[in-house]
Amino acid sequence: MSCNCPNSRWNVCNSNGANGLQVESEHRHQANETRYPDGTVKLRNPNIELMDQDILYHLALGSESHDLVSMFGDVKFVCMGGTPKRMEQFAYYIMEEIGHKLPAGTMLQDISQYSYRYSMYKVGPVLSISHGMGIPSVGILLHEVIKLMYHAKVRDPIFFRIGTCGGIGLEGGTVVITEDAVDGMMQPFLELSVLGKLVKRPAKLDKKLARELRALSEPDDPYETVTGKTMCTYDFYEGQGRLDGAFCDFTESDKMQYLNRIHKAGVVNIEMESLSFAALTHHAGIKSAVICVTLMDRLKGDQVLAPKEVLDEWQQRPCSLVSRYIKRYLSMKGHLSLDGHCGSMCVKSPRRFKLVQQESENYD
Ligand SMILES: O=P(O)(O)O[C@H]1O[C@H](CO)[C@@H](O)[C@H]1O
Ligand SMILES: O=c1cc[nH]c(=O)[nH]1
Repeated sequence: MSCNCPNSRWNVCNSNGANGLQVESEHRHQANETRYPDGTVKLRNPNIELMDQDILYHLALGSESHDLVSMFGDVKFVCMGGTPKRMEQFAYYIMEEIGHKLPAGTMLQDISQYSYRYSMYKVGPVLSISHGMGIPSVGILLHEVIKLMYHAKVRDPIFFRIGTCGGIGLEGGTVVITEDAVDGMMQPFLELSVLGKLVKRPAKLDKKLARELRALSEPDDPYETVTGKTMCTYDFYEGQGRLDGAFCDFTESDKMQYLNRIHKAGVVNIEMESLSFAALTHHAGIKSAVICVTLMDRLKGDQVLAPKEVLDEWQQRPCSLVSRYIKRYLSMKGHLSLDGHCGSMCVKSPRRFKLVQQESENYD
């Protein structure tokens, strides 16, 4: 049995495992495998440190060609989402939110532009990276970003996926924080064939981080924020039980039976990356969360019908929640003034802020 406690805090975990000692020793074991004593990221791959150089091909970066420690050593948050545009907008948004200033006359640069695969922006301690669509795309990116964390000697990074999804029994525009990720068969692990054998990696997200994010939703938010199980599929059409793909070998009644069955089992949304995101970050001992906005209620239809301006506004909602978290974290660390750029969470809800603050006392 393993758990999601951040490694730097494994010794204060009070997990309710059947055998507390075993749980603690497994935490310690995972912590040793994924962190150096100073909290920097350690890889579960002995080959990398023996290599003369490591080329992060899909990021257009390399351990010899770039000074990765000076470029990325101060990163704390890695935010990922499907499209380059969303992640560029998120970079500008978080820059405004945390009051990060660029040198006069300069603009944010897409650090990975010459990979022609992913886009990456850095705003102080925040990286904003596009991951493309689906498990293979986000998986390749995660391998390289986790290696980037290692080469850059980043301490205890926190990863977020900021995405879109189909809701189940939730209207469009609802924000969903994933508690558990499952595949299309409701299995809570990522299956990957390695050397002809199926490897299963538990898809675990950080429960405490999910609770903290949930606590940062505001009563004044003009939309609901919920938590629940997220189903992650390998396909948008048949894989998500849509009737409107190029192929469909099932009836509407089959579709509804399936969606109702998974809904009953706790699934509140469906998307295409959470399983790999959860499994690979957990394997790397990295605390992570998935926050998606629903684009429609799949119990009512399959097509994305909302107008572009509405979709744009909806996509801002998970960004806003993650921004609240980042600002709260930075203000706890004294990097952001509570009355300056702290925004609505301080001004409108001092009580909630205090509660969240108490919860965060053992932040590293
Ligand atoms: O909006 P993003 O982050 O791309 O996420 C969702 O949207 C895509 C499908 O349209 C899939 O990648 C799915 O996971
Ligand atoms: O229904 C949806 C909407 C967005 N992304 C998905 O994967 N599915």
